[in-house]
Amino acid sequence: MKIIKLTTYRVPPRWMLLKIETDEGIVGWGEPVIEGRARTVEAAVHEMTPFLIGQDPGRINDLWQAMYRGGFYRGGAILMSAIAGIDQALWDIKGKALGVPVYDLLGGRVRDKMKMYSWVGGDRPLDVIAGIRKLREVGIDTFKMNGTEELRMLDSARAVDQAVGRIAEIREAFGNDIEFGIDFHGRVAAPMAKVLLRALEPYRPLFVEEPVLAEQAEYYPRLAEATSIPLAAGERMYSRFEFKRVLEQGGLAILQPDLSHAGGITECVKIAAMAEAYDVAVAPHCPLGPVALAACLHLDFVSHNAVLQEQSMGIHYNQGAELLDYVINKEDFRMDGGYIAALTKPGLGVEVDEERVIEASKNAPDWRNPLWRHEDGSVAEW
Ligand SMILES: O=C(O)[C@H](O)[C@@H](O)[C@@H](O)[C@H](O)CO
Ligand SMILES: [Mg+2]
Repeated sequence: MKIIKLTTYRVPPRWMLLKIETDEGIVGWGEPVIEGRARTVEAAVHEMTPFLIGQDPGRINDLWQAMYRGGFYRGGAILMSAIAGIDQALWDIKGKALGVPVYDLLGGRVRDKMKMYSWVGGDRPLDVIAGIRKLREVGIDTFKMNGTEELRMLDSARAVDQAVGRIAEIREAFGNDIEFGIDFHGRVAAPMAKVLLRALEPYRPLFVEEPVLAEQAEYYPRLAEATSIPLAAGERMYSRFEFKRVLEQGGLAILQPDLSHAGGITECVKIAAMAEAYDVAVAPHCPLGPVALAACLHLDFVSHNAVLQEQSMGIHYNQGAELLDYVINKEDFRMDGGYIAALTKPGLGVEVDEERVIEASKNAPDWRNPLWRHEDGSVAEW
């Protein structure tokens, strides 16, 4: 079998889908994208295309190594997202060619269903209680929300009380009937991280995500010493070589690699295995589309230490399209009591509505995250 064509489709809300065609008529889909840099990743995918045309799509490991090592410069958000989407499509092709779901190519399932969680509240954590109430009606009992709005490097007790007050209201309203992670989203600088973590202790969040920015990873062990709250991070790390350092230094209880940013299934399965050796859980990051989610689920179903899966149904970013809008087999993504069953169709298990994708790609937005500024006019982390 040979690769004959790669086609990229940037589509609302902010995703990009990649179709890889072969000379035997089998087609694979991937989702190479960095939110806000879709066109840059698209260019990276097309730069890799001349190398891929004519290659055997079944040699996923060799193609991965050639894409990663062959360009001399390696790693980082753009190149690893391009490789990620191509890798996902190659696994999709291989599974379809052999008539098995990707998790069966990786040794089979370690679990029967996977625990999911949903976002509540938007860029600024508003209406969280109402959001939880609505999702509980469909059996979701695990949530994530932003922990703060803009937070200055050194901020006031008032700002801390505001952040903690919202969390106190959740426990007040729902007690321990629900669980939730709090995403600091990199908005909290090192001087405030310990202050905020300590203040949140009494409310026992399931985890705090990106307690500081990924470039401040050396704080993870120190923050972990200062709190009992499990710390999570990973969406802004792009290869096992970055995760290696974080595992060696300790501090993170949960790794959150993004299957569309960190080199795809091939790389993230290795990251999950490395984490297991350190008794660290994995909870793949996935605020993206259905192919990215399917890739995550195949990792979840073969990783003993996979504990939670993010999915973007109802997320505040999905303006203009919802998680399953481009999926024909929507019923396979049904959640039941906050869990999802394994996708059993060959390959990734996503039947892409290509007509809908092509139509939607005609007016794809160039989504950008907002640029926030503090009251004094300086740039604030979003
Ligand atoms: O945890 C999450 O989902 C992420 O922090 C998410 O909010 C960001 O990755 C966002 O997609 C960036 O544009
Ligand atoms: Mg996050």
